[in-house]
Formats: sequence, C-alpha cells, structure tokens
Amino acid sequence: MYKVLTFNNISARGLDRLPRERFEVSSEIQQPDAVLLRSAKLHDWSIPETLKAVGRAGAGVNNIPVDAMSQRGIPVFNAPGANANAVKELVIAGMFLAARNICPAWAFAESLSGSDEQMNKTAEAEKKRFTGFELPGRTLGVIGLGAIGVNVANAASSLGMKVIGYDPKITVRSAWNLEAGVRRAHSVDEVMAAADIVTLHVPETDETRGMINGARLAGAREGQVLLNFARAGIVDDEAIVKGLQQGRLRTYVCDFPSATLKGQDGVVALPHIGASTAEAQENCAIMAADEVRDFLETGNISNSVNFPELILPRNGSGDRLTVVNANVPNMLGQISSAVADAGLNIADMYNKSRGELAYSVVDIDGKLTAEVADRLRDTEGVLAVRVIE
Ligand SMILES: NC(=O)c1ccc[n+]([C@@H]2O[C@H](COP(=O)([O-])OP(=O)(O)OC[C@H]3O[C@@H](n4cnc5c(N)ncnc54)[C@H](O)[C@@H]3O)[C@@H](O)[C@H]2O)c1
Ligand SMILES: O=C(O)[C@H](O)COP(=O)(O)O
Repeated sequence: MYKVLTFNNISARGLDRLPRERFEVSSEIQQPDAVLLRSAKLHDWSIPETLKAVGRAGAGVNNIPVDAMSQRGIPVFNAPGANANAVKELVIAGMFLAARNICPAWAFAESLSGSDEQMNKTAEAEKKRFTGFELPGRTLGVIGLGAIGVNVANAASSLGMKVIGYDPKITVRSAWNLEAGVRRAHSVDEVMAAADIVTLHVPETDETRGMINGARLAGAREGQVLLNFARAGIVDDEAIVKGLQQGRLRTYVCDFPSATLKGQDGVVALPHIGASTAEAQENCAIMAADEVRDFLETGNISNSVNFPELILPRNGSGDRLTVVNANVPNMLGQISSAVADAGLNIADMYNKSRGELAYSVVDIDGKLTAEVADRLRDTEGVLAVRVIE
C-alpha cells in the first residue's frame, strides 16, 4: 500500500486515479511515499524519510524545495500545459478589463445614487472618463513562450493584435505551436519598448525574480498595460506604483494582491485564480496523480522538473531496481557489480542523466536480496534505491 499525502484541495477526478486498494490518500497521512499539492509552500516542511515523489497539480514549482528534493533523490513532477487554457482565458479577459477601464467604470456605476433618471444623467455625463481602446492593431508583448505564453500569443493574433515574443529558451514544441506572425524579440527591454500591452509567462527563478523593476519600466512604452499572471516575485510592486503614478503604466492587472498594490489607482489584482477552473483543476490533478502513480509502481518518469524523462517497459522475470545517484563516473559499474555479485542476471537496463543527477532502472531475472539494495544505499554518490516487485 502506497501512502499519498495531499496538501490543498486536489480534484477528486485526479485522486480517483489512485486505486484505494493500492493507495491510501489523505491530508492526514504520516510517513508518506508521495505528496500531491498545488500552491502549498513546502520550503519549511521537514521532508519525511519515507518520501519518494512529489506531484505538483499545476505548473509552477517555486513553492517546492526542488534542490533539496534532488539531493534526497526525490523526483518532483508537475502538470505542464494542463492549466494553460484557463490562464490564457483570464489573461485575455485582463486585456479587455484594462483596455476598456472596466473595473473603475464598474466601481463608478456602483457608486451612483438617486433616481434612475439622476443615475442615468450622471453616467452619461461622466462616461468619457472611461474611454478605452480596441485591441486590433495594438502590439502585445509576451515574455515567456511556454504552454501559456504560446496560447496567449496565438489568441491575441486571432484578435487582430500584432504580437512580439521573447523567450531565449523556447522549446521546439512551443516554436512549432506559435502562430507564424509572432515576431521574435531579443530582450525583455525590446518587448517593453515596443508593446502597448505586455504579459509575463515565465517561471519564478533566480533569473526572473524582479525582472520587471524601475529600470525596465523606465524603458517601457508610455501608457503601457502590464499583465502578470505568472508570479508575484517577478514584478517589483513598488516600481509598479511609481510607474502608474508617473503615467508610464496605464494599468497593472495581476493575480497577486499585495499591501503595496492595495487601493492604488490603475491596479486590478485578482486572488490567484488563473488556474481556478473546474477543467484546469481536473486536468492538473489527473496528470500529477498519473505521474506519481506511474513512478511509484514502475519507477518510470515523465514530466519531472528535476529528473530525466525515463520510460522502460517491464522486462525480465523478477524485480525492478531503481537507483538515483550523483552524475559521476563509475556509478553504473558499481550498480551492475552489486547485482552480479549476488548471482543475479540483468534482463534490461536504462540509465539517463540530467544535470548533477543520474537515474537507472534495472530489470532483474530473479528476486533482489536486501543485501544488494543495502550495499547500493551505502555506496558513495547513491541518493536513493528502490526495489519494485
Ligand atoms: N496565475 C496562475 O494561476 C498560474 C497558472 C499557471 C502557471 N502560472 C505561472 O506561469 C508560469 C508559466 O507557466 P507555463 O505553463 O507557461 O510554463 P512553461 O514552462 O510551459 O513556460 C515557461 C516559459 O518561460 C520561459 N522562460 C524561462 N526563463 C525565461 C526568461 N528569463 N525570459 C524569457 N522566457 C523565459 C521558458 O523557456 C518557457 O518557455 C508558471 O511557472 C507559473 O509560475 C500561474
Ligand atoms: O503554477 C500554477 O499552476 C498556478 O499558479 C496555479 O496554482 P494553484 O494550483 O494553486 O491554483
């Protein structure tokens, strides 16, 4: 029986992928084999000795201590693209909110009082304050062309916008999916200078933290709309407030409320609802649960943010051995020696590395003894060993 600890509300459709005769799933579990979570912060969580896998039912993993997990030989999985449509729809909504001044116009309408005739008279007299602009022909700048950025860029193109995109690490898959008319930018600054509306779709990393700051805003096109449905830390809120006060920015639409932004004219802050649709929550939970289950039951790895992709169909007549180790010379030799010294034959084997980690899946003809697993666990550079029957 595998034990899966849940943080946050994970969609039942996802949890149903873990058959209860083989998986105990609860938010109360001690000594979990795996964790399923959304945005719960794990940085101060003491990683249990028993933990073998982490499944993020979503895209961003900045709430998870990925390096600490790697050092313990624990793969972290996420759900790439599973909530991209939900975020795209909210970003497009955010562009309309900003272009048509919908939030202040709505607040103004709500503030009207008196008879219908008086309210109508004031509305007609004041509506010029909320004159907006239309999207066709305007330039949208997309920073980060992954699952969400590509969806947003393509949707904006189909609305008649010119689109300029920046992503120095764009994947071949994203490049294939991108509308042909999207123009390539060579820097964040180029996007800031060229676009009427800029939208951010990068992960929060050491490299992207504070990406939009005072200096960047100083080079922004006058009266720009900025959308941030990526992460709070990518944008300096103090600089946003200054940019709005100076007229450099027209509107800041984001998914991350803060004390600095609260009550500021030109700010529309939503409560991190980019992925909060029933469809996205289901898609993410199903993907993360499937990945974690596959890893626990077979050792196979797909959509991990810290481990190599590795899928080996089961072979041989016995146990499967999996070993995570530092990516240094002679580890494979030591793994095969440990198996051979126990008089066992290797039926099939697959080894892949990613950065400082290497992962091996070894199918054995016969039953692995506890001695083989213990010998490997004691080998310098080995981070995790599992025997799957
Ligand atoms: N508001 C929400 O509810 C919500 C929902 C989903 C995702 N997100 C956030 O959005 C981020 C992006 O999601 P995604 O699914 O598109 O991820 P993704 O991994 O598919 O795409 C991220 C893209 O950013 C690019 N990138 C990385 N560093 C960059 C840099 N310095 N400059 C330009 N591009 C850079 C990558 O090459 C990649 O193509 C997530 O990491 C998450 O933080 C928020
Ligand atoms: O990175 C993500 O997928 C989003 O921020 C969604 O987070 P949530 O699962 O907490 O809604």
